[in-house]
Amino acid sequence: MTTPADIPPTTPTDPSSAAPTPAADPSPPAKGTPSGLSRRGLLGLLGVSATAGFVGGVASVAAAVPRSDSPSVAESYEFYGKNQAGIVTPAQDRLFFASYDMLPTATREDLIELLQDWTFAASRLTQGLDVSETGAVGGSPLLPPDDTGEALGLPASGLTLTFGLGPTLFTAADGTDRYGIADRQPTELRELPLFAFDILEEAQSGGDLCIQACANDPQVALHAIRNLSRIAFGRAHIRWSQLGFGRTSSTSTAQATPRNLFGFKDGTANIMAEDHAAVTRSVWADASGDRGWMAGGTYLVTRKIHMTIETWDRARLEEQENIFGRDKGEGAPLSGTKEFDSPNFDAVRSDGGPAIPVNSHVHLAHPNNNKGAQILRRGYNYVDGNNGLGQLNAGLFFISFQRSPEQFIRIQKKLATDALNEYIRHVGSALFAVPPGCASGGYIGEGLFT
Ligand SMILES: C=CC1=C(C)c2cc3[nH]c(cc4nc(cc5[nH]c(cc1n2)c(C)c5CCC(=O)O)C(CCC(=O)O)=C4C)c(C)c3C=C
Ligand SMILES: [Fe+2]
Repeated sequence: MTTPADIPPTTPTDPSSAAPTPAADPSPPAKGTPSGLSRRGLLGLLGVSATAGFVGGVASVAAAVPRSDSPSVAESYEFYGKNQAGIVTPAQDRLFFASYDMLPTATREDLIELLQDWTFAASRLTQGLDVSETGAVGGSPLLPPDDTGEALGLPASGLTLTFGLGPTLFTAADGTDRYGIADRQPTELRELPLFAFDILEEAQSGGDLCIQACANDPQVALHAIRNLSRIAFGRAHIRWSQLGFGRTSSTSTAQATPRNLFGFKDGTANIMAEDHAAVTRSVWADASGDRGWMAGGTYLVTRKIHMTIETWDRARLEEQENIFGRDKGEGAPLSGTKEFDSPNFDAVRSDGGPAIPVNSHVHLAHPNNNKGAQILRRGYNYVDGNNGLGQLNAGLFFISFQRSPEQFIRIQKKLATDALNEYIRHVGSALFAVPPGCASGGYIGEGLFT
């Protein structure tokens, strides 16, 4: 199967006649259990410890039935393909991102089997199916169901699942090569440097593995992470996670530009899926150097950025616009009038000053000022409740994809003098290598172990 993962969704144009996502099992069972999961993966779903033994088995194998037959909800993305989905896929509206650490007892075989189980489960979940063939209600009444069930009746909702591998998976903090893959670690897959204004919290940073679940229904994204976490039982556990709502970027020219929590259009000058030259140049890694297994993959940066929105809300409109270098209504650069006008950094105001201030976010982040470096932004707004003063713990869960972490590092270093820094604080940070996609029968990250 070589269909690119980034093909348009199978959204029917005529809901009355269109067929829902095919009910066919998207892949053959990965392992020798009726559910299609490895014995270890099944134990995770059943909540049984590996040493307790597998009792009871699975009573019957239910047909793989999509969770909804409503034609209006048939949007789904193929999981298998050359590249992983969820990168140039048009950004969905909801996010559940989870970072995992391997358990101290996990072996190389456990890691391989976990990636195989996750691949198998992801190929089903993204098609709107239960996590296994037995699913939420098709198993023995004497055993916990394979699938947790909260997505029964819900469509695929454009779910994409994107898997990443952190630097510590290759070389642990104490220098240990736990899984015999240290010699496959790309030189650039290292912890990001500390940047100006970073106040990073360990509990929101790093991780051995990650899963980015994006969907148009938050319950579908949650269901995916919850069930993939159950499968990981005994091998890996969640280190930190983040819910996001309201995409803050467009990744397709077909999408309207959304707004961030400061009220500005965000994502205007992003890399769009339709710009194949930019995607090839700036997003997909090639086979050069020490990263042959990464060809068709990419690097994922997450930055949890707290935004002091109550302070921002008291800033004058003129100041807000000068900080971004764009106007608030249209989203046009301050040198132009329309959103997609190219910024002219030589343009001057009537008082002789630059139309786009030199310390504005757009001036500093633009490729012209970063030796051409571009990144594909795919972040989400977040609100994690409030503090004791009634202020929201809110901000941007920034996500970017790039063929090399150096692109992000270059831009972030340049942002040291950003006027926006007065209103934001980076509190979480992580870097992951995102392997290429895989064909049906293969698994994510397989190139690492061959
Ligand atoms: C290191 C990369 C970036 C971080 C971190 C970042 C944080 C951040 N950005 C906004 C809001 C906006 N960003 C905009 C443009 C923009 N931002 C980056 C990079 C980072 N932003 C780039 C590369 C660009 C494009 C620059 C260009 O080529 O013109 C904009 C303008 C509209 C747009 O093009 O998207 C806004 C608005 C916030 C609020 C934020 C941290 C909280
Ligand atoms: Fe930005």
